[in-house]
Amino acid sequence: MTTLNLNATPQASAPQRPAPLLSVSGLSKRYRSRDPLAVENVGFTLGNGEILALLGPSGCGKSTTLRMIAGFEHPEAGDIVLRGKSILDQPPQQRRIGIVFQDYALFPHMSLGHNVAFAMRHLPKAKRAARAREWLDMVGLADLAERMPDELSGGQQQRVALARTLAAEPQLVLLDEPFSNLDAALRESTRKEVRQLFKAAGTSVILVTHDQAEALSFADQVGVMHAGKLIQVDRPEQVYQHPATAFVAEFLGHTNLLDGDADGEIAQTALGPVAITPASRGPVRVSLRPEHLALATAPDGHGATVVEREFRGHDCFYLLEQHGQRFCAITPSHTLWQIGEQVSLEPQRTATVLQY
Ligand SMILES: Nc1ncnc2c1ncn2[C@@H]1O[C@H](COP(=O)(O)OP(=O)(O)OP(=O)(O)O)[C@@H](O)[C@H]1O
Repeated sequence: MTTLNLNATPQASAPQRPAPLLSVSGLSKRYRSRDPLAVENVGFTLGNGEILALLGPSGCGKSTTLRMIAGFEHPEAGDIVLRGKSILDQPPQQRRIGIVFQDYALFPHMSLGHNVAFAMRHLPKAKRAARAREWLDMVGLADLAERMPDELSGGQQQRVALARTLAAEPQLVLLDEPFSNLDAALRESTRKEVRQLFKAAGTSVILVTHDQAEALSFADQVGVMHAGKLIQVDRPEQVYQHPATAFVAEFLGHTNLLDGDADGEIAQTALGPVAITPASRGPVRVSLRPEHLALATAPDGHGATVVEREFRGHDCFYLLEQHGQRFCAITPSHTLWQIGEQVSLEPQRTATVLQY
């Protein structure tokens, strides 16, 4: 079990990242001259064997960023450096970057074995079938090599698509919403298996998704995009616990945005004094996650009123009102409060000061 140090600044607890494989800097793209920038000044690095998720709402520029790295779109500014060399002038096929989209795109008239072997056209024909079997074995489907794609489930087809991508031995794999065609249960198990597969193979990956749970569980680094800009890139626990902006805080889950007056490591807010990081002075806006707010029974007429509650089995989500202001809290379900009950709200953890 790891214990999060919620009081640590993002840099203080960051472990060493692997040497960079890919470095993207100042990347911008506009599709038509009168359009706003689809991608604006995006920069990040991806370490060897690392998985980065680009997360953001529809239209924020995730796929455009991926397409520029793949070579399908040309940026109007910026650079993309792979293993120390700019690849901007290389056509897609020279970049040795594998891409998996949500619709698998297997060849329907070829067996699974042939689908995977197709990615190894550079090898002598005699070797391809055996290698294809090895890759299928890696994704747990070696027994099905003779089957046709339409004889598989969606999750199995997606694993074959991954085997085919990995068989080409790419320097980098790009995944564009690869799990979004799978139903919820299959989606979770497939992404767990796929993550293990990439980690075992030491593959460097960029995943594009609008699903925050997927990004947080699948990636080593999460980059949150909004309106063409990359707002924050950091480890999943850091972007969740220490969001840079109100947008990041709210996109990653429920939160309480509190306005306050800071004096060092404490801010006076509607919930009383709250510990904050980093230390600040003057007016601030802070984010406090609902699971960091404890509830306790308060005498009638004091504290907040429970206005909504959602029992979720292992925990319970509450909406509360105090002096006309709304707050949310998530508490373990062993103690439950009813709608209309009066409770006191007690911040348990350090709140994060937002940049805007
Ligand atoms: N071929 C294109 N021509 C013109 N505009 C485009 C084109 N492709 C994307 N755009 C625009 O660029 C912006 C970014 O789109 P992009 O597809 O990169 O976003 P996204 O974050 O991947 O969205 P989604 O999650 O819906 O796929 C959007 O405003 C979109 O309308």
